[in-house]
Amino acid sequence: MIEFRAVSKSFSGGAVAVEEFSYVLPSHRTVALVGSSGSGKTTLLRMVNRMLEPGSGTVLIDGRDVREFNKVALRRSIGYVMQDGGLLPHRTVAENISTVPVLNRVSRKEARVTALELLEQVGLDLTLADRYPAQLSGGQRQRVGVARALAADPNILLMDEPFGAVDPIVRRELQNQLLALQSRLGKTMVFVTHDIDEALLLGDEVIVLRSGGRIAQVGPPAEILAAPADAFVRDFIGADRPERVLRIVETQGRKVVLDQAGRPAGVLAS
Ligand SMILES: Nc1ncnc2c1ncn2[C@@H]1O[C@H](COP(=O)(O)OP(=O)(O)OP(=O)(O)O)[C@@H](O)[C@H]1O
Repeated sequence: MIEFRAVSKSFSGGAVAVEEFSYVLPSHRTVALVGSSGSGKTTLLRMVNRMLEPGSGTVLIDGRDVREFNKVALRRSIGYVMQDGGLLPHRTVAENISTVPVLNRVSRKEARVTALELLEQVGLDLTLADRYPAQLSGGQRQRVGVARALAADPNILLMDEPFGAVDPIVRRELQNQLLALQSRLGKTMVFVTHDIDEALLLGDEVIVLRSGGRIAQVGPPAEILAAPADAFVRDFIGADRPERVLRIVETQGRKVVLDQAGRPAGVLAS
C-alpha cells in the first residue's frame, strides 16, 4: 500500500507541481495516473522511490514513512520503468537486466539466469540477451526496461509513460502483455500516462489529474466512463468519442461495459 498524505512539491522558479495530494493506492493493483502534460504525474511517481522529496506532507509504504528507509536500498527495491527504457547503452541486454541484482550481491551467473527467464516473461527472444540497446527496436527496448524493473522482484512497480515512444500497434502489444504479466504477478503498480485510453485499459483504478496534481476524479475505469465528475473529466475522456477502449451501452436497463471488440467486460453496479 502506498499512501500520499497531503503531499506538496514546488520547484524553484516554477509553479506548484503538486499541491496537497492525498490518496491511498491499494496493494497488488494497478493505479493509472493520467493527466495532461505538467499535471504533476512524474513528480508524484518520483516521490515514492525518493528520487524526489516532498516539500511537505508524507509518502508512506505499508504505513512506513519513506524517509525512514535507506534511500539507495529503497530505490533498488522498487521497479522503475522510464519512457525511453533508461537502459545503459554500453551494457548488453542481459547485463542491463542484471544491474540491480548484481548491486544486491547476486552472483553474475545467477543474475544472468534470472535475466534470461525475465526476457522470456516479457516475450523477447533469448538471442537478444547479448545485444546492446542500440541494436533493439523501440518496443524491444521497452520490454527490456520492464524486465529490468522486475529483476529484483520488487513489490512495487513504477511506470512513467513506458510506452509513450512506440508506435500504436507495438504500444497495444506492450499494453496487452503488461496486463497478462500483471495478472500473474500482482504487483502494486503505479502507471503514469497522458493517454486516457491507456489509463482505462491498464488501471484497476484511474486517477484523473488537473494541474498541480489535483484530483479531478478517481475510480474504476467503468465508473469514470459512466459518470464523469465534471466537464473537465468529460472533456478529458472524450466522452463523446465513438471509438475507444471501453464503452458503455444500456441494455435491458443495465449498463454494460464493452471492450474495443464489443465484448462485454462487466456490468456497472447501479
Ligand atoms: N526539476 C524541475 N524543476 C523545475 N520545475 C519542474 C521540475 N520538474 C517538474 N517541474 C514542473 O512541475 C510541474 C509538474 O511536472 P511533472 O513532470 O510532474 O508533470 P507530468 O504530469 O509528469 O508531465 P509530463 O506528462 O509532461 O511528463 C510542471 O510544471 C513542470 O514544469
